[in-house]
Amino acid sequence: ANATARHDVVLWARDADQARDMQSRRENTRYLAGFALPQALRIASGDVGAVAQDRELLVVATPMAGLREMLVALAQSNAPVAWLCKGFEAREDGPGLLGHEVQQQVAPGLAAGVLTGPSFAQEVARGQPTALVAASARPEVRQALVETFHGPQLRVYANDDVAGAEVGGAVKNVLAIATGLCDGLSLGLNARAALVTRGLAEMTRLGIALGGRAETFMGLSGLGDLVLTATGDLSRNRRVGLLLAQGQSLDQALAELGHVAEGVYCARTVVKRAAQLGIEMPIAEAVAAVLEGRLQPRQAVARLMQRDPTPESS
Ligand SMILES: NC(=O)c1ccc[n+]([C@@H]2O[C@H](COP(=O)([O-])OP(=O)(O)OC[C@H]3O[C@@H](n4cnc5c(N)ncnc54)[C@H](O)[C@@H]3O)[C@@H](O)[C@H]2O)c1
Ligand SMILES: O=P(O)(O)OC[C@H](O)CO
Repeated sequence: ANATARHDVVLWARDADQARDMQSRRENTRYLAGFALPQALRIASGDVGAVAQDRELLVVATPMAGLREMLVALAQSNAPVAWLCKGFEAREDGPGLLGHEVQQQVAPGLAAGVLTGPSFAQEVARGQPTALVAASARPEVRQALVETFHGPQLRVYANDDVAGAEVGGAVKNVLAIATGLCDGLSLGLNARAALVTRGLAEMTRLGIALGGRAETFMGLSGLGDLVLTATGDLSRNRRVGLLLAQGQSLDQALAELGHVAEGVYCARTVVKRAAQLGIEMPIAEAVAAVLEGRLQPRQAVARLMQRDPTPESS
């Protein structure tokens, strides 16, 4: 609403039927039911390059799996491009890249960044107070995001630490699956606090190794989004953990969700990239093992608790 009040906004959808449905109902009944789309919002489908031409700012709101394709399509754009995706790219044969690494590969000339931080879509759509991070190495991208989205309901903080902001957004999804498992098994509030805190240590270790700054992980895109997603029942990632703990299979849990849960797709990638860098991530490893069916949730907990003692700062 902040953006549509001040700008001419076009929503592009890859599925023409979905675009027609949103146009006729003025609602996204499949992905965000119950929220009227602002009257001023225009809806389009078809050639995304043509729709993107002459726009002031382009925002990619696909899952991580669609980011590469979108950046290729937008590679010649003169306007700043930002994505909302939170994950590592999880292609079978790929190295598991963060969004800015994908962009460097396929569209290095773009002025690009990420808009991230603790933000359940339903609460943003309701206009409930929310604070985000606009992260980019390019000041014009940070400025475009702040100018477009900052308003009475939404505070947007600028940060030039893209790697840190992206690692926070990706790893918190894996950790939210862990806390969902923990709460689904009724392990208690002590256990959840331990998971969040030790998870933050894992996120920070990996993030620093990938070029992020330590203080970023104590900010909105790190601790902030971790607290929200690990404890808030609106989280799809947390719900996957809860459903697995109730004995559902991963396929059943994902079918019940009907939306992307990025932690499911990138848990293995997180562990793989950490291992390449010699970083220990026992919680992420336990989540990956449960998702792959190699451990039952209770076995994963036992394995975490039976680890040798280590100094807290490690
Ligand atoms: N929903 C939230 O509260 C929220 C908040 C912040 C960030 N995010 C992040 O935003 C990203 C998208 O999440 P979501 O909640 O919108 O997911 P979703 O599953 O609810 O919706 C995904 C949308 O992307 C479209 N899509 C899927 N693959 C595509 C592709 N290859 N090309 C074009 N469109 C494609 C789908 O048709 C659908 O409209 C994720 O990375 C998520 O982590 C979500
Ligand atoms: O529903 P989730 O678990 O994908 O989380 C949504 C947002 O990333 C929360 O900031």
